[in-house]
Amino acid sequence: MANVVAELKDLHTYFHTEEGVVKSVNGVSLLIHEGQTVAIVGESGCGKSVTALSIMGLIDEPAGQIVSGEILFGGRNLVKAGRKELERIRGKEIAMIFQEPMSALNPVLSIGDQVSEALIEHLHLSKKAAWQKAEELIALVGIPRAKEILKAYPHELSGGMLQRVVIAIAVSCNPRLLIADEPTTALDVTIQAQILDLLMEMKRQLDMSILLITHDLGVVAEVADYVVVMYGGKVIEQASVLSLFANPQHPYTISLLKAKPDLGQRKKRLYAIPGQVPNPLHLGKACHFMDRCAYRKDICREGQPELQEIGPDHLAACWLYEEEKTDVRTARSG
Ligand SMILES: Nc1ncnc2c1ncn2[C@@H]1O[C@H](COP(=O)(O)OP(=O)(O)OP(=O)(O)O)[C@@H](O)[C@H]1O
Repeated sequence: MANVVAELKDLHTYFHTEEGVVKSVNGVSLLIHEGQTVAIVGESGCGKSVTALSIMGLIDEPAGQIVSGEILFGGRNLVKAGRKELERIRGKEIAMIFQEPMSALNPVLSIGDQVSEALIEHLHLSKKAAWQKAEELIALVGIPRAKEILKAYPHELSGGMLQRVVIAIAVSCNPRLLIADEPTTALDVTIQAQILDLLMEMKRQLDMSILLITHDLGVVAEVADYVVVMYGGKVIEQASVLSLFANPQHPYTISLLKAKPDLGQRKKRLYAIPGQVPNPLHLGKACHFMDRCAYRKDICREGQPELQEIGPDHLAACWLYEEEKTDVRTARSG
C-alpha cells in the first residue's frame, strides 16, 4: 500500500450561529494515499465542503471552529498549525480548486500575474522567471497561445478556459494534495469531461493525490479510486470504487446509486431520495438517515451506529450490520 499523504482523525468542525451550533462535520476520519483519488460524495449540506475547507485551514473563524480531531499532513497536525504555517502549506503543498473559477480569480489582474503569484510567493522566483513558468503552465493545461493568454483578463476567457487557468495555478507549485470541490459542476456539460480528463492527466504527470468533492456519482465512477460517502456530517460508508458500486451496503449509498442518472438509459422519472438531509443544527440521537430509510427498525432510534468493516477495506455504519454483530455474539455466548 502506498504511503499516506493525509489523514483526518475524528474531525469535528462546528459553526456557532445565532440559531445554535451547526455541527457541519461531526466525526470524520479518512485516509488519502499517495497517487490516490479519493472522492467524498453525498447530497448538498452533508459536510463535504466544510471537510475540505477544514483541511485548507479556511474555516471562517471565530464562528467556525475545528473543535476536535486531527488533520495529519506531512508529519504535522494542521489543526494545531499557526496561520503563517498554514499560509506556507496552502497553495504549495495542498492546493484547492472550487466550483466557480471566476470566484477564484481576481477580475482586475491579468492571467499572467495570477498564475505567477504563487510561484513568486512560494518558490521565490523573480517576476520574469515566474512569467516564463506561467507560460509553460498555461500550455500544460492545454490552453493554446499561452503568451497571449497571460496578458488577458478573466472576463475575456470562457468558463472552461478559466477552470484550466485555476488548475494551472493550483498545480503551479507541484502540490502533494489537490482538493477539487465540485470542479466541473458550474461548467457546460460538453466541457466537464475535458476538465476531468485534465485533472487526471495533471495527477499522473505531477504525481499528486486528489481529494474530489462531488455529488455526481458518474464523476466518481470515472475518476475515483476510493469513495467516502458522507451523511449528516459523518462518514457512513467507505470503500474502493469497485466495491462501492458493485456492493453498496448502507441504505443511503444504495439510494444515492438508485438516484444516479444512467447515460443511455431512458427512465421516465429519475428516482429521488424521499425526505431531506438532516439539519446540522438539530441532529438528534437517532441514526440521521432513519426518517428516510426503507430498512429502519426500532434500534435505529437508539443512536448512531459505528463504522465497521463489512468486507475487505469496505466499511459501513448501519444498524443492519451492528445487529449482525450482536447476533454473532449472542450465538457465541449461547
Ligand atoms: N459558515 C457557515 N456558517 C454556518 N453554517 C455553515 C457554514 N458553512 C457551512 N455551513 C453548514 O454546514 C453544513 C454542511 O455544509 P457543506 O457546505 O460542507 O455541505 P456540502 O455537503 O459541501 O454541500 P454543497 O454541495 O451544497 O456544498 C450545511 O448545513 C451548511 O449550511
